[in-house]
Amino acid sequence: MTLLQLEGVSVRFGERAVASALDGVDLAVAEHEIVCVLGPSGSGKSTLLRVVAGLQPVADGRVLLGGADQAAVPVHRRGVGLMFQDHQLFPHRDVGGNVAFGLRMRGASKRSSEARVTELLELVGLPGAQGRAVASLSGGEQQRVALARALAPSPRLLMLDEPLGQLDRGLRERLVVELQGLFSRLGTTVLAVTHDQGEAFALADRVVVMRDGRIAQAGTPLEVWQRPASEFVARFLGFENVVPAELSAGVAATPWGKVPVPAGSPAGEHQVLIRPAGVVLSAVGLGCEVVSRTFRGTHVALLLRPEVGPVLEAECGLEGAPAVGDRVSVGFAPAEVVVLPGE
Ligand SMILES: Nc1ncnc2c1ncn2[C@@H]1O[C@H](COP(=O)(O)OP(=O)(O)OP(=O)(O)O)[C@@H](O)[C@H]1O
Repeated sequence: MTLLQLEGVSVRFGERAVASALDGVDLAVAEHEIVCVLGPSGSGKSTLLRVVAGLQPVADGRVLLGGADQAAVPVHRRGVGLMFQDHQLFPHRDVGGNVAFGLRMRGASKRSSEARVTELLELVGLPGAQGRAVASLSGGEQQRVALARALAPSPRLLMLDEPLGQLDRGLRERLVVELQGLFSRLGTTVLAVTHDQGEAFALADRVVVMRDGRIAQAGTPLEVWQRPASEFVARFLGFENVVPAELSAGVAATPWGKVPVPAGSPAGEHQVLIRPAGVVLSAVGLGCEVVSRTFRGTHVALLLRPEVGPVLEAECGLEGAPAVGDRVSVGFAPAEVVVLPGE
């Protein structure tokens, strides 16, 4: 069932603003779904969260929660939990006081609120931390307390704005896994905003990529990764091998020469993406010089300067990876070639 629905939501800042911070956004989030909104700085991600929370009025469109229009519903009655990047814990309250804050505000008794705090601190992996001072917590622990505080009133929708933004990479990767487990156990519906695609892809059931206040693509992480909907999305995901090409009869004429494309690809002029895994070292093919190579754990990422065309990103196995300055030749694997729809 749909929990959150945005219908043609637009937000404009300033009367004469030419561009909209949000421009006719349609989005539905199902109950128990985890949706991550991704996009470059200024694409409207935070504005989207603020609209849903009721912190930002809309110029056009509607926000529905559980089917009910929220236009006249104030922030504290929407039943949404918010957790921001800087987690804004109250420095003068202890951990228990921070987690209990929303409960006491809603009129919970001291006893029921204490029981809930105990439960939540156990849930986020900080059992018995009630009496600790906020200043004595590590960044990761503060993050857990902020999460416990947001979850305490059992919001029907939990919204996270760059939830792991300030933590170091290792901790982030661990917390993403924990969060995912926690949300799936609790059946929490989550709308999260992040600029970190790794985080979004690890956490989300569905990712939404934004550009200039509009949704550029929405889909499962696998769908978006395998079939970026445009050059913008492909480049945002970090793919660099995107070129214009003329397609006919299963072959694309590209600046790198002829590249086989998947069966059923359209003919005519299109942008073509070749994922690095599709640029394969081979005995014959396009001659290239190795410009750089980076060890990535499971493979080696290569940057190649071909005889013709722009630089090419390639991947190869750890065994026998060429060195910088080596001359190699490459072929192309059609399974890793994506013909991008026009923008
Ligand atoms: N209070 C405001 N007044 C005027 N313009 C604003 C205001 N808040 C946001 N904007 C503009 O609206 C657009 C969207 O901003 P928003 O903060 O939603 O982007 P974002 O994707 O969350 O960016 P970031 O990743 O940098 O946080 C930007 O162009 C921004 O400058």
